[in-house]
Amino acid sequence: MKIVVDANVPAAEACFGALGEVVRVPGREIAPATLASADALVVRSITRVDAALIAEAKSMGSPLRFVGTCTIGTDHVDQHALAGHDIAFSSAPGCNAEAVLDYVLASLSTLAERHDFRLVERRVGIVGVGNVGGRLLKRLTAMGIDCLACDPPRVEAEGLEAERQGARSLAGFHDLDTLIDECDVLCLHTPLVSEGPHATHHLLDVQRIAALAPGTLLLNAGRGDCVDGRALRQRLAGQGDITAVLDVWEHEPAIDAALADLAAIATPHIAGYSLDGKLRGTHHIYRALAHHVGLPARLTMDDLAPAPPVARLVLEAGLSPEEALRLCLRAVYDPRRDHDSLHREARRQGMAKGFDGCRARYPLRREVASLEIELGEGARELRPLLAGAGFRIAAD
Ligand SMILES: NC(=O)c1ccc[n+]([C@@H]2O[C@H](COP(=O)([O-])OP(=O)(O)OC[C@H]3O[C@@H](n4cnc5c(N)ncnc54)[C@H](O)[C@@H]3O)[C@@H](O)[C@H]2O)c1
Ligand SMILES: O=C(O)[C@H](O)[C@H](O)COP(=O)(O)O
Repeated sequence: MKIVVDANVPAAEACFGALGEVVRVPGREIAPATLASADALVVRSITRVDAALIAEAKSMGSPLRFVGTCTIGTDHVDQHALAGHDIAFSSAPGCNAEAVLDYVLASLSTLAERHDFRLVERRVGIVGVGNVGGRLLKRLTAMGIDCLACDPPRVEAEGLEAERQGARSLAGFHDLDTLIDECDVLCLHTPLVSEGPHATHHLLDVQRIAALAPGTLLLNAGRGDCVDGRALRQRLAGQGDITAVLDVWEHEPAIDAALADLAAIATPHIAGYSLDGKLRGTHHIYRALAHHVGLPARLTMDDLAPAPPVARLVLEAGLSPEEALRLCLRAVYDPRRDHDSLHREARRQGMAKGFDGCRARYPLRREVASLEIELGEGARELRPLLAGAGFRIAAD
């Protein structure tokens, strides 16, 4: 079996090599001819697996019968076209959700320091309460941060059930405009949905961007097209009274450089780029392909993930909760590094090459749960905050 795999999929040889011959191809170069003799295709989100790619590959006699994406998002894959050619499809739901949470917490904590505010005094609106948003809601709530949630598709699906059980609607969920009115921070974790009653293309459109109260912090780690980038750039450049943290962009990798300059934190679609998250994505598709071809999947996640470079921190008395949280987060991940490298590489090689270059050469990053924290006698009161943020706390 010949398996074409995006060059940025880690551990591909270890996993897919056990199932067939692995051929590595840069994700943006995967073309019909690449698939002419491929039985399986394993991608990440930069490869557009559309009707034309599949039809042309098939017209060249491609035996393709499986496509897997080692990512959460699936908007780059035309699943209808795959089904039409009887090609099985699998994605990796939730694989890098924890990494996105780390990104959000580390970004908010960085901005709290920069703008001198206390995170626990901010109300956070979460738009899209699935694998990422749902876990974020749990983490922030456990840290004592007030949150409002918005997810109309869930309200529609689960609200009917709640109604059947006597409640008027799904508890704790609100519409987007309520979040815009009532929250200091707005975190977008929606997929890109182009059509239908809950379409998310330009979910934050010119009117909603204008309605954001001065001082609002907007973070988008869903998909770039969920925000009208032009309207956001105009608000940031004009009034300049809101703050933006942007990981995802319209027209990646050739993103709007002026918008990137105006964002307080601008990163090249790496919120989910922990090693753990990427390996979970690879491992999920490895198991799906093994199942599809009827072979055993013997490798486990433990076989793939190395020991973390920083495994344990000891905190003693003397740190405020904010300082302790920031210190622990930075021992795992600091988004300023990715912000700086995007700007540096964009200056060096132009935006599109710089953006892709940062992603292709992404440094090692582990997740919050990889770090164990020991709390000394005088630091015990930090336990709820740090455990809520997802760190493992050593037994007293
Ligand atoms: N920046 C990154 O690196 C990164 C990493 C992982 C995922 N993502 C993106 O984040 C998205 C969400 O990931 P997930 O794992 O939580 O997906 P998920 O499918 O588990 O959850 C998405 C949620 O969004 C909700 N939703 C859909 N339309 C909505 C709308 N109009 N308004 C509000 N909510 C709506 C859905 O009902 C669902 O509950 C992915 O589809 C992907 O595009 C980005
Ligand atoms: O959808 C996802 O899982 C994320 O957006 C993922 O981090 C995208 O990474 P890429 O496939 O572009 O490497």
